[in-house]
Amino acid sequence: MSKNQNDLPFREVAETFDSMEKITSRISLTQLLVKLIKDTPPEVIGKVVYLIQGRLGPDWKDIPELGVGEKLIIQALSIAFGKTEQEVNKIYNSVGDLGKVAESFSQSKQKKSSLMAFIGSESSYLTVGRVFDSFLKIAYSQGEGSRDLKLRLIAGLLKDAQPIEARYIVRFLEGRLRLGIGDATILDALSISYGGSTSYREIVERAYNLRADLGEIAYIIATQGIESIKELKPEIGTPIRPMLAERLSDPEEILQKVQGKGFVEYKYDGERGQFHKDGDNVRIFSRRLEDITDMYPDVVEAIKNSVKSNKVIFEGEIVAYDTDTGELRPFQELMHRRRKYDIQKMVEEIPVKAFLFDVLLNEDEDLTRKTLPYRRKILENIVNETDKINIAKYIETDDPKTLWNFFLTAISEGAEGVMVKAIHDESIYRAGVRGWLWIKLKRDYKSEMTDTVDLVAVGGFYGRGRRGGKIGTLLFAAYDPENDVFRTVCKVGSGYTDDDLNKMYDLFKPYIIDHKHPRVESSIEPDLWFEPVRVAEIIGAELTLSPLHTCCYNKLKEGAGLSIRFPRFIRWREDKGPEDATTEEELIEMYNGQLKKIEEKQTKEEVQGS
Ligand SMILES: Nc1ncnc2c1ncn2[C@@H]1O[C@H](COP(=O)(O)OP(=O)(O)OP(=O)(O)O)[C@@H](O)[C@H]1O
Repeated sequence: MSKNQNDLPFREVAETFDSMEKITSRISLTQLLVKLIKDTPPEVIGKVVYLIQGRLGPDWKDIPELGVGEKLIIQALSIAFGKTEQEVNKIYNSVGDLGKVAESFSQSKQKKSSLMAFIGSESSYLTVGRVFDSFLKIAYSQGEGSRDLKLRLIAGLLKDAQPIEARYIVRFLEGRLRLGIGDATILDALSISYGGSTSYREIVERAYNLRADLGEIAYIIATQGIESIKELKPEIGTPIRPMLAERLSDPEEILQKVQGKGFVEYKYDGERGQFHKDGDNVRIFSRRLEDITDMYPDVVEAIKNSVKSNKVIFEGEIVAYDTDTGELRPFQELMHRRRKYDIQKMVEEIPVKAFLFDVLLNEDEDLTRKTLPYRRKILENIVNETDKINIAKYIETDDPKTLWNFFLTAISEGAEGVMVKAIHDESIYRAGVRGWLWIKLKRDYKSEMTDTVDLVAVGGFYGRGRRGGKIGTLLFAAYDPENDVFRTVCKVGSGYTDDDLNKMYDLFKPYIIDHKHPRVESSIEPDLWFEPVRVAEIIGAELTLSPLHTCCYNKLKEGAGLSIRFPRFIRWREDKGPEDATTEEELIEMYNGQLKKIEEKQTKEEVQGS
């Protein structure tokens, strides 16, 4: 057989797959892979790696599905081997594996052809290049006429295949390769093949974490040598595997873990986005590295307008928010944006903004090896904050109490908790690694709000956007009968109808005063103070501790009051006077009565993947 120096006979791949099916030890699997990789010319190493993974490229490349069903394969087999579809079906029913059916047809054809001295023919052996490119063509042929094209391509491959090749071509097309080779084994095999041992494993893995495309990494190593990847930088357009956080619940322990001092940032409850900006071209990758650009055209536009650098990769959390009040909305609302159609409608219905928290490449500077404070400086320098693009709220602290208060504030403002991040000399961006440089602090318990409360309006804030110039948010308080005072619980900007909003100013006009009412205790300063007169029915998602509000202050926890997360106005209670409002005691009972440990039931990843 005359060999093409730049390609590999597909037979070698098929034979390796066959051997792999027969063994169970990971070491032997790795050895088989090493042999295959060593035999593969650099030109097709990427393709071989994808074939091993049973795919045509990394997921984020959005290569279409092959779109090959059982029926199509049966038809292709009948064309390739001159059988009727009934004949193919009959054998398939008894064997139960289309790959095996293809192999046996190919075998009988070979027997016949051997009589005509067909075997060993120089002209017609399959190469990895041809097989892979045919697979790609099959995937990309869509729409009218695509079925015929797919059929011709598959039959063409099967006609020229050796029996063992036919088996794996069919298995691949069916998506049933199931070799059980994980990324880790491929990384080991690459390190041994090109570096002589697994001592290069860490470097290879880092490269893969920086550029989540194993085929590309293999190609770079094969063509430029394994040493070259030590200096590998992130590349715009190729997602970086995200850095992840460990979890702890004690502020003191957390600070110890980050060597005493760190940045404490809001942990926003949205969808992580990795933004790749190259001039006017912006792409967004999800935490699972899917390309989610099309779902967020508004974020793409906002980034173009507020990020000064030309070439930059950065990360942030995309969060749903209320344009009239600026309040953050729960993660569940954002999930309505996860769709392929009617995007424009969703853009209007579920407005979002991005809170940026890291930058990994700026122009040509690889920032993944720089410290967090350095990266944060760059982020602040290259971003003009707007309504849509913000830098994540953060403080720098070495004090557990300050950390805890910031955590409570974050939650009452709609965040999920905080991320505490190391800022010492080793505080690099560790792509693809879950470690102690980032530690998340979330609630262990939550008190779900199952009932409404009646609260007294004590102040008002002017709205933004559509509500500019009008009162759009009210400050509400609960009653303390013992001291005859009203203490604040929450700001409410949601749930009002347009009619409610239009009438708001007139409703409160008689009660506006130019100072805080003596019966009101508040550490929040609204735009307008009211006499505590009007009562409203309010519902929320949760009752939560908050240092911002004076209700129940120091009664449940030192330094914190009680607040309502995601509160919503239901209606005015014209029948109630301020002294009939829900009392502090009642709120404490509600809080304690509903306090439940948070089960780590469904991770966000599962929700997003569904
Ligand atoms: N300021 C922030 N810094 C880093 N990540 C943040 C920040 N705000 C929100 N996040 C989100 O928190 C996630 C980090 O938490 P973690 O590493 O535990 O990821 P996870 O496994 O998806 O867990 P979780 O379910 O808690 O989001 C990030 O993936 C990101 O989506």
